[in-house]
Amino acid sequence: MVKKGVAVVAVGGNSLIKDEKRKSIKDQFDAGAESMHHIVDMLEQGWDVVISHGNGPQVGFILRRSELSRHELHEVPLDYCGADSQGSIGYMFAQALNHEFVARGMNKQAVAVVTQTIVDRNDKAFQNPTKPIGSFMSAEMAHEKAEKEGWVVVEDAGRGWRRVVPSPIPQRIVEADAIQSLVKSGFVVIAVGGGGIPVVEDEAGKLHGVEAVIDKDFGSAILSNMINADLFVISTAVEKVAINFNKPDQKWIDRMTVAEAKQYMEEGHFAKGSMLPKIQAILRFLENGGKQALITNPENIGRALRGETGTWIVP
Ligand SMILES: Nc1ncnc2c1ncn2[C@@H]1O[C@H](COP(=O)(O)OP(=O)(O)O)[C@@H](O)[C@H]1O
Ligand SMILES: NC(=O)OP(=O)(O)O
Repeated sequence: MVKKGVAVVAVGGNSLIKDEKRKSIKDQFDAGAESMHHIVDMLEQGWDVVISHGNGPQVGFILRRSELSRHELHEVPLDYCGADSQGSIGYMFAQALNHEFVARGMNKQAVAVVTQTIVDRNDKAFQNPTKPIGSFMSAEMAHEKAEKEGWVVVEDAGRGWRRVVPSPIPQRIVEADAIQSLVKSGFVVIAVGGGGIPVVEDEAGKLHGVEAVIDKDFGSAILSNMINADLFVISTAVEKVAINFNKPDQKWIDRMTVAEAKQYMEEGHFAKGSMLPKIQAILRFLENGGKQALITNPENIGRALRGETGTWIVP
């Protein structure tokens, strides 16, 4: 098999939850297993893979469980909720990958790395929460939560209302060297879950968790640069990126350069809170030495890597 290089594949947190009625652990496992099936196709094509994942819905569920049980149990700070989500999603993905390896007779092992991401303690995001977490709500319910429980709520990209928390810009992945070593040793690595657990570094070099949720696409872009990935893939619910998305003159894009992506961005083609951060994360990767990036949905990853579909973004 010809080796193709190292790919970082970012899997959306929303993609683990097909709809509001299907969000049990079993439902999430099944959805995750579907994505892992397609990622194992990549391994068979010769790619070494680091899988990162979102945690927006899951970190919100964990936080809510903690809030609802505070009459009986201690509360869980948001950075610990993020760490919990890395553990449970990492476990799901590792098990689903293992099932695929057994079924295909592959001598591979998956390992999940608890990953911390350094952010700036003065990041303005701490005063301006923007990251949607947990379930979708009606406008009525959202306004009630805001009034009675002090939640900050927003309408999330036309899909309903959600609670939002601070989302500082990631600066550095603490465990990047370990992740790179594991990949070089042949492991399939699951890392930077939820963009990484947000931490700040003090003057003495000690790390301290902060209450926030990082954007997983930005965290994954930083990791891709830090480990010199050959490819950054964002796996989400659409086969391709479009201009004039959801409008009568919608046009799917097969390939765009950084300059074209910036032009489309300025023209407002990428929705804030959904496609825009993905494009911004890819621009960050490409402007810092990245060679190529791909946006597609899990079922089309194999075809896209053969050049048949997906949206490719290049310098
Ligand atoms: N220009 C665009 N082209 C394609 N999809 C778009 C565009 N603008 C917004 N979207 C929406 O963005 C979604 C991906 O964002 P999101 O659901 O937040 O991702 P994630 O998979 O990380 O949870 C797509 O499923 C699509 O509905
Ligand atoms: N942390 C994060 O970006 O999660 P989602 O992809 O689920 O929004």
